[in-house]
Amino acid sequence: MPAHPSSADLDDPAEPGDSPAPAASAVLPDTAAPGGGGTPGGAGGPGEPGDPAGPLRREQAHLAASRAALRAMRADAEALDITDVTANWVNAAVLRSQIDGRIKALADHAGTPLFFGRLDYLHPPGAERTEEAVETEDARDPEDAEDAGQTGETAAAGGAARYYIGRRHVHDADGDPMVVDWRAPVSQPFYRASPKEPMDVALRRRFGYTGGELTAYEDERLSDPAAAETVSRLLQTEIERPRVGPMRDIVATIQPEQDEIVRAGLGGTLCVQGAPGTGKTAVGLHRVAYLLYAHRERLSRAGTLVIGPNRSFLRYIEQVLPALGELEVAQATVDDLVAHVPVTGTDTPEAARLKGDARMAEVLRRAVRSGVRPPGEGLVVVRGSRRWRVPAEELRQIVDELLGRGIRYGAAREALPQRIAHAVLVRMEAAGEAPDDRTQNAVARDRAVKAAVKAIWPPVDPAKLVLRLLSDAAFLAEQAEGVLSAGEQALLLRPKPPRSVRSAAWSAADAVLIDEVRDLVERTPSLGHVVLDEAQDLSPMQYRAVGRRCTTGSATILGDLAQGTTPWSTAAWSEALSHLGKPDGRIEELTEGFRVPRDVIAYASRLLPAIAPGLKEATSVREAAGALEIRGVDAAGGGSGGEAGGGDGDGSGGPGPRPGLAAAVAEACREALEHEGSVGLIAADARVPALAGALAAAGLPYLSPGEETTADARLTLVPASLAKGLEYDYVVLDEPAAVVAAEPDRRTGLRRLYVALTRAVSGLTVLHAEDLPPELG
Ligand SMILES: Nc1ncnc2c1ncn2[C@@H]1O[C@H](COP(=O)(O)OP(=O)(O)OP(=O)(O)O)[C@@H](O)[C@H]1O
Repeated sequence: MPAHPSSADLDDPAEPGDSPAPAASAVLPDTAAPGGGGTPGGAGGPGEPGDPAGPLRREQAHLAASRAALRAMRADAEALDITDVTANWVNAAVLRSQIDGRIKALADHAGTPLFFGRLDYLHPPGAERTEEAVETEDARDPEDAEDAGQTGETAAAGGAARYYIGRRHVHDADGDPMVVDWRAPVSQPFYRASPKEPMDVALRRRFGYTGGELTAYEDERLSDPAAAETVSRLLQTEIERPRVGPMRDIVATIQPEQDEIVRAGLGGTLCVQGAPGTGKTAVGLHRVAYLLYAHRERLSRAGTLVIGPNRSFLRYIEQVLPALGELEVAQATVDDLVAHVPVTGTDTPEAARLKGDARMAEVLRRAVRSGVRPPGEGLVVVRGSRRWRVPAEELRQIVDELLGRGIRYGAAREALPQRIAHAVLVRMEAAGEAPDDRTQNAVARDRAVKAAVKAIWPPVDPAKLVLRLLSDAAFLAEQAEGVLSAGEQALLLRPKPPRSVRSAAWSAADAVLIDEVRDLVERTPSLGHVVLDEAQDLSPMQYRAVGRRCTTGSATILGDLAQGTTPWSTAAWSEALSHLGKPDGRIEELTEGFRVPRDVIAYASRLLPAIAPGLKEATSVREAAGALEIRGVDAAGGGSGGEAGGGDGDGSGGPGPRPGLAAAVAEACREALEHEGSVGLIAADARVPALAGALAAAGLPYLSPGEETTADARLTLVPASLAKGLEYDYVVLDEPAAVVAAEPDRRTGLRRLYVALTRAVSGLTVLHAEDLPPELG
């Protein structure tokens, strides 16, 4: 049974070395949090070694010294003179920008603690020890070094080593580490070591910060055989800390099962299934930061990319990587990746589903190659007074060979003139001439050869080709024969074919088709690593679009099958991996939920049998059971709070939500705002205008998703279609039945509801005038 570490007063810090060692001990003021955001401010007092005020002062002193060292590192970078070291101005500019980047990265952000943990190893990591040393060192108490007032990376000569773990590496004037990067191998036990597997760590210390000041610490004596597994109070405090502003990093509190994913090698593709709030997004972002650290050169050459579901989600997560010192990672939606044409049209769900079907890849492949016309007649090249003839049969062989090699259409097109020229050269040689490379190049550029290539292997304009497929029934029938049924082909055809690529109203799914064609013509450059979040919503064709951006790299795929809300959402991760071109990808599961409190996740999980029967219910590591309230509103009788401005019907005249619900919802928002932290009002998209009116009538200002919450603006009105991936301390959910009804089918509707029900960190209030979906009962 996990137990909390004992806590002690700041005035009477319990020095672990002073008394018989408890398994874990702590100096914890109530407000301390390891993430430690807050007001600017320096570290605590200078803390002389041996200061009777105890270890807290010494830790504060180490913080102050580390800050000073960081300032010195920055000053050194600023003072670098590159006038004489570079040969030319281009090199100088490159070097200058690298130095500027380093100066930026060396900034000391007052609100961000320079270190959040400490490890005292029993032995210097990696060092070989003699038997005698093993005996004496094992008998030593690592705290002895601290009692002697030593701080720094090496706690005692020839013995234990001490490391402070932080967001970045800081060294002193001699180059000795004051703080080591959390991603360094020596930092790993901070996240993984346990009393069962101490990883040679005697003591793990977590630090708590209040308003930028180091005010607390918490110890675990991992090599003490009597030590029991404990739940860190600093960790709990961090998890429960109200969310205001964009997503923050979890570098101080990454959990062992998460760390395994964060530090998995760059070589393979990893797919993570996880229930809402298990930290998939957080883990994916920390994994990028880790990979950039471990494979900096390779990845900065090849590039890394984080793909999220929409702009507001990307805005929500965009601060995490910069906070971890990584400023260069690109972020995009799948739509951004394939934005070759402006998207102004929409598809019916059936058409969109078909356009996203993997069979479309074969149709497109055929369509691209359909342009190749085997030559009907031979080719004559005139060189000086002589004419060289390549017969049609030989040209056909060349074309067949190029088609059979499976190279890109464009590459084959470039190779064709050289192949024809080669055939001419063979004839020249047979006739006793001695042509060289220059002759071959000249023949390849010959007018007759160029004309033949144009006729045999015409250039392909990807958008034009897709437009033709979608508007020319005969052409589509030819390419889709045996692949798509006649009914499916009819679904693809536009009723009124547009005149040109420019005037066509392209849909998002069309853009993916164009991207596929572009890749058939010319290879899409591959990045070093791609992180794909909320992956369950991608169509097979979208997976292919992502996969071709990491053909020579690897990917981290994050998602939850129960949250799939597109008509084509993923049924099994193995399928997704094969569409991505990574069939050997490893599938992992995260099971511990960090966001949603127990009672709330239990309520939402009632939907699981209907939406994802195979999936396990998430467990919640949250201490608070969470406030869950379901309020039926008698809207017909005016309900609680009366009529809202702006009308409140569903506009259909049917049995939709009635007047009064919106006002009751606004009132629930007002109540939620009495708590600390952010409030999200989630509603079916069509209900948003009515609720906006009710909030305005109630005098409650609100934000849209993606707009940053601040201490003064804490309420966001969230259309259910944008709620995915976001979280709020308190969620008010409007009319579940309307959320379900807004989707084309019931299962998707219930999944959308599941997403909406799992956004709350502390409390959820559900208001309904219609009956709740029976699956929730
Ligand atoms: N180890 C951790 N320590 C502290 N907080 C954590 C930890 N892991 C996750 N969290 C927090 O839990 C919340 C949920 O994390 P995240 O959004 O990454 O989950 P998710 O699995 O992507 O959720 P969803 O499926 O809803 O998109 C975030 O506030 C995140 O910071």
